[in-house]
Formats: sequence, structure tokens, C-alpha cells
Amino acid sequence: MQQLRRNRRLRTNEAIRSLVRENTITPHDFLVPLFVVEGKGVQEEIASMPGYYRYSLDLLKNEVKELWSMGLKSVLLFVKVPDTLKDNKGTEALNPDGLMQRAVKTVKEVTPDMLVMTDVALDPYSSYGHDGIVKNGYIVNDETCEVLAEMSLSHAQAGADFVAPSDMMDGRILSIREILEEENYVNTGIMSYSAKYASAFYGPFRDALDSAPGFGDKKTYQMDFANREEAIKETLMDIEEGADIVMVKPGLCYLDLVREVRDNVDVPVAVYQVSGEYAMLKAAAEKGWLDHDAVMLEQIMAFKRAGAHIIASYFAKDVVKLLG
Ligand SMILES: NCC(=O)CCC(=O)O
Ligand SMILES: [Mg+2]
Repeated sequence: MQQLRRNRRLRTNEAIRSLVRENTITPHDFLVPLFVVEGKGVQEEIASMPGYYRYSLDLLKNEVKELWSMGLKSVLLFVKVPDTLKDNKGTEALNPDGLMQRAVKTVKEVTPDMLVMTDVALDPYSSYGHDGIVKNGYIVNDETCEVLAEMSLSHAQAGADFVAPSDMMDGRILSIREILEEENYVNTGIMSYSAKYASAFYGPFRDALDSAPGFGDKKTYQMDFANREEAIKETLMDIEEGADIVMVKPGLCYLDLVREVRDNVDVPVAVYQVSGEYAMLKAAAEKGWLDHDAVMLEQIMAFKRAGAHIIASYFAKDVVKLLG
């Protein structure tokens, strides 16, 4: 039989390839993580995340203005808390004049339409570096949920559009949704880190915030990376409890779950390309072993192809600059 179908016809030049391309990358895909520190005039590069910085509030202003001008309209805020303010209960997290609360106000002041999401977890505030209150060496669940709910309310009061609980306690989405409803923050959204795995890829992030666990690991609350079905269970439970957006984290090694979650839910799906993923590419590119920009775009496109609606990535600015 004569060959009638030739798939290569659709690949003959860039014009036809772009015409039939199934996925595209735009600035609207991204959620930009930002690290905030106390001080003035501070822009510190994170050693294990070359090209990524912690900003004091004054310089954060310039950064978010630049993001806005590039079409990057959503940020996810993290704070680095001084050791002297850390304790077991994360008391400082509830300070209405704490760094996170001031960071939210700062972003809203200079870029009022920027979507501001806040990290909700105890680890940056915890003297143990854990995502919850520690009792007898165990990270207790329900008491932690109460603090996370109070913390979310405090972020909402400061002006956050979304709170993003990243801790993996059971039932925290319900606790947070209830307090927000009771206090009339009905339009404050919740982006749940619903399927967050206990991963070694978070190493550089813990350098960035000085938040590495002081003992043990996070395996009693974050998920076992051997598991797939559990990710669907976790995600569906968070949606039932009131999550508006769900997330799979880390990113690249978990693309199977991004697709599977996407196929199983009716809310937007986010993926977090984490610090270790960023560091790996930066390191390989520095050595001249990988083409930084080409690999970066291939990775971001992989998230789109897997079905992510939202990509939290330290590459957001690099990608948008490259797209021109
Ligand atoms: N709760 C936020 C993270 O754990 C981020 C991890 C990373 O970027 O490695
Ligand atoms: Mg859960």
C-alpha cells in the first residue's frame, strides 16, 4: 500500500509546527515564589539557588513592579524569620505586624492588582523547623490546624487574596475554610498543597529560609514518594474541605500525578517546580553540560502538557524574558 499518512508533514517548518502546537506557555501560567527578609536595601542571593534572591521590603517593591510589568500577576510569599522570633507554636506567625503581614501590604501598596498568595505553615517560625507543633518528638495534628487557621485569618486580614497551606496536616483545609467563613473572608481563596511529597528536592529552599527540620524528617506528614493512589485521595479530601486550587509538589518527578489529579478534579491544578529542580539545571548549565534556556522551556512545557493550570516556578522571570 502506498503511504498516505505522513506525520512529518506537520513538522516541516516552524510555521506549521506552531500552527498545530497543542500547548503554549504565557506569563499567565506562572505563580512567582518570593522570599522576604527583614532589613533595608537587602537583596541576598541564595547560595544554592543562583540568580534567586531574598528581598527586604523596600526592594521587594521594585521586584513586584518589575514582575507586574512583565505580565507576571501572581506571587507566592515566603518569609525568613529571625531565630530569636522562633518557638514551638509559631507565635510570631500570628503577629499582625509580622514580616508576612507587612509583605502582603507592601505588595498591595505598589501593585494593587497583583494576586497575593501567602505560605501558611509553621516551619519558618518553628524552633524545630517543623510544619507543626512538636510534642514528645511528634508533630501534633489538630492543635497545629488551629494555629494554621489563625495564621490564615491573619494573612487574610493583611490583604492576602489566597492562603496556601503547605504543611500536610489532616483537616487543615476545613479548619481554615471555617475560620475564613466565620470572619467574613468569604472571598479569600485556599490553594492547598494537597499532594505534597516528602522530598529531598526541597534542600535549597530550606537554605533560603533557614527552615531545615531540627530533628528527624517530614515523613510523618508529607507523602511517601512511592505512592500514587494516595495523591488522589488527599486531593479529593482537600476539595471536599474547601480547597479552591489543588497542588502537586514537587514537579518534574511527579508529572504522572499532575496528569492524574487533573483528570480527577474539577478545580484548577497547580504544580510546584521546587528549589532542587531549579538548582539542578542551574548547576548543569554552569558546568556547560546543559543548554539552560532550552531545557528550562522543555521542562515548563512538560508541566503544561501534563495538565497543570498554574506553575509555581523560580524560572518564571527567565521564561517570560525568553519568550520576549
Ligand atoms: N512550602 C514551600 C516549599 O517547601 C518549597 C520547596 C522548594 O521550593 O524546594
Ligand atoms: Mg491532606
